[in-house]
Amino acid sequence: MTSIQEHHREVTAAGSSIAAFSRDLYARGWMPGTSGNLSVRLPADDGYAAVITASGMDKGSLTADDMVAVHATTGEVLTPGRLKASAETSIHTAVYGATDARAVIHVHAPYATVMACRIGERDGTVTLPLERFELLKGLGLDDPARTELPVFRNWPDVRMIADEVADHLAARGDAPPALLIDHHGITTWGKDLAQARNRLECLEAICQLLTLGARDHRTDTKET
Ligand SMILES: CSCCC(=O)C(=O)COP(=O)(O)O
Ligand SMILES: [Zn+2]
Repeated sequence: MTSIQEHHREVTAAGSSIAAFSRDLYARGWMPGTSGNLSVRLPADDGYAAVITASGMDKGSLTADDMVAVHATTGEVLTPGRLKASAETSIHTAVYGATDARAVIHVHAPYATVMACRIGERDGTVTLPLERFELLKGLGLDDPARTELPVFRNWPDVRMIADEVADHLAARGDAPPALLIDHHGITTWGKDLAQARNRLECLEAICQLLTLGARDHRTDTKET
């Protein structure tokens, strides 16, 4: 078990790292307003803690002081204080509860959000199929040729989104390390913030290509 001082150092280091990644993602226009949230899971001997961005902050000017320590799988606040943990903490904890992720990033990146809009959908599971893009290799999938990104409903009660995410990840051992939320944004995860950010970059780039009209010309040829 780490000492209180060591735990405090871990939390501060994680907070500094989160703040730096957040400023970068904000500068790309992926966290407009106060949108988006990031977290890092500390080693288990740190009491199953995760450090997450505080709710409602300007994500372009965060510092290590703008973080809240929570239990990585229950979301219970470990350091009660003036700041509130992200309103979307339960989605992060659903990912930590079901995967070996050590970092989670949620942003409102424009192209991913366009692709997340479930226009015309009524019931059932919605997925965004992705095939053939070389950038899929950046996701670390068993089969990098194709995957399906789940698109979750944007329930007003975030807990309901988190429950659906937890169910999906429990049922799909081969699920990609990413998800979309309808008319809302994208969440990715990985072994650290850099890997989660790289996966996010790959998916935002693929969504941009799709939005710009990328299509399979061989399929087009066969059909005409
Ligand atoms: C204006 S953003 C609305 C909430 C949201 O979607 C988001 O990503 C930020 O929520 P947080 O509580 O983490 O600031
Ligand atoms: Zn959001």
